[in-house]
Amino acid sequence: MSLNAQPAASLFIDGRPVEGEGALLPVHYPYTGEEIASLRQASAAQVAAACRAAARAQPAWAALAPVERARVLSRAAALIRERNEELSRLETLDTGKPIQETLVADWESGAQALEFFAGLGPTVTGQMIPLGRDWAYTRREALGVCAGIGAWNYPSQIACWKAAPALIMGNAMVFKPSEETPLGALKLAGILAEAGLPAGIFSVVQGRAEVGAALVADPHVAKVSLTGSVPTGRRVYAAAAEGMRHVTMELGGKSPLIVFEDAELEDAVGAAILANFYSSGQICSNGTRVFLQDRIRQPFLDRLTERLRQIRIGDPLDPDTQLGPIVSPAQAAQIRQAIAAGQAAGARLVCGGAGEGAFVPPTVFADATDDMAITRDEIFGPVMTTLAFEDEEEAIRRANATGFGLAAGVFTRDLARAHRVVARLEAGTCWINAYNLTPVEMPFGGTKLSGIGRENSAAAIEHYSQLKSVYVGMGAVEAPY
Ligand SMILES: NC(=O)C1=CN([C@@H]2O[C@H](COP(=O)(O)OP(=O)(O)OC[C@H]3O[C@@H](n4cnc5c(N)ncnc54)[C@H](O)[C@@H]3O)[C@@H](O)[C@H]2O)C=CC1
Repeated sequence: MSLNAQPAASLFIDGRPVEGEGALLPVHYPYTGEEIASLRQASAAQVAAACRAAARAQPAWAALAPVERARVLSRAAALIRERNEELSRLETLDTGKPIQETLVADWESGAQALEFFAGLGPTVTGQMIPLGRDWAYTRREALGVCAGIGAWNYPSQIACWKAAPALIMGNAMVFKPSEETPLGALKLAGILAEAGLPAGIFSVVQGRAEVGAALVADPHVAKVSLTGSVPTGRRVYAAAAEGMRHVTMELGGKSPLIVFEDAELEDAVGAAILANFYSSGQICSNGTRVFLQDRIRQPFLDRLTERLRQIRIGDPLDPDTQLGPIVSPAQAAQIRQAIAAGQAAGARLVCGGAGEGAFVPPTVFADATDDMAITRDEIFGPVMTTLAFEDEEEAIRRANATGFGLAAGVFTRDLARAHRVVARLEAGTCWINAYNLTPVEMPFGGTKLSGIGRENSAAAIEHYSQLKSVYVGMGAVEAPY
């Protein structure tokens, strides 16, 4: 079986594949470490060319009727569905995530975003404001050229989640995938072109931070949407401020999952598994601080470890594999460091640990305290920290004692308590008796350091458009002199 995933060219600019002029960018299959493609980064001139092409093409795209833009997005969604197997295999090679996940969660979620915004876009209207004799109206207009910058955990989903609302509202987008996972976005560019997207409306440039920084600073760029870590978010937000550019920031988290003692144990354990180990724990919204009320603590840990023992770890292309490797040796080393720090700080390792090579097994800590690094810092790996609590007030206070505010979950059979607690949790995306479900119909995003703006749902439309107000004078103009 060949693992060669070399694309036709490294970049996609102005409607066609273009070879990069910058430094080499090798792509490794996380499972074997094998090089599966060798790309070249974009030069500064190529980033500028992609932005120029976007600025040139965007007005005509924005002038189309919304249903005409919607048709392109719908066709692209259909093409993704037809090719899901091939695309999912590539996503697995790029990220190392098990094929049983990528087949259902990555491109499929991207296709849903394209479908959703194709349906929603043509319903977006303005407001008519009566003013007596005169009146005013509003138009929701495109921003122009948007820059999209992605993380490595859901590369193709991220590209689709950003492109779909941007394009339906008449914007053009220049997208830079993470340097770790550059392959999926190129497929999306090809599929959109095949679906009828005009040249220049969706381009892909490759590269590391400098290429992202050049993109953010390009004078044509009106908006930047980043999925990444908080430190990168700070830098990108500051750079965007120079040009007063709009931003969407989907950043990291250290989200709480609060399990009250009346919770349905099996469901709470299942949700905690989804909240920590899916995609090898490399999910921004993960509920990595699991607060367990006293009486449920031991039964929860017993059942959790029993279920984790059954997990099938291994070859991501094997359809039975449930947990794949970590995306890169550097990321695996960081996770191991965090686990070692947890042990050194006195937290009790209930299961898991450092693992070997590319693999870190599902790892659970108990007897942790709020001040430990494993409780405070985002690890971005399969590491769950459990914390004991006594009452509701305490759980809320400790859950909120973090700079992050991406997500939160509550498990209880008492629905009045569930809503009362969720209302006080400082997080942009919350789940009651569920975790990590992100349907396209529901807004997704963070508060506090976890971000600004929302992806998915009608809320995303606001972040990819701007309001124009038009006052209409209907009679004589009275001037004082
Ligand atoms: N809230 C959300 O929706 C999600 C957030 N994340 C967060 O992403 C992080 C993991 O992803 P990574 O790829 O390691 O994040 P990262 O912050 O290292 O990189 C993100 C992207 O930003 C680019 N970049 C880095 N420096 C830049 C600069 N100065 N200017 C412009 N672009 C720059 C990178 O090349 C990459 O494409 C985690 O913190 C995770 O929580 C990941 C997925 C979803």
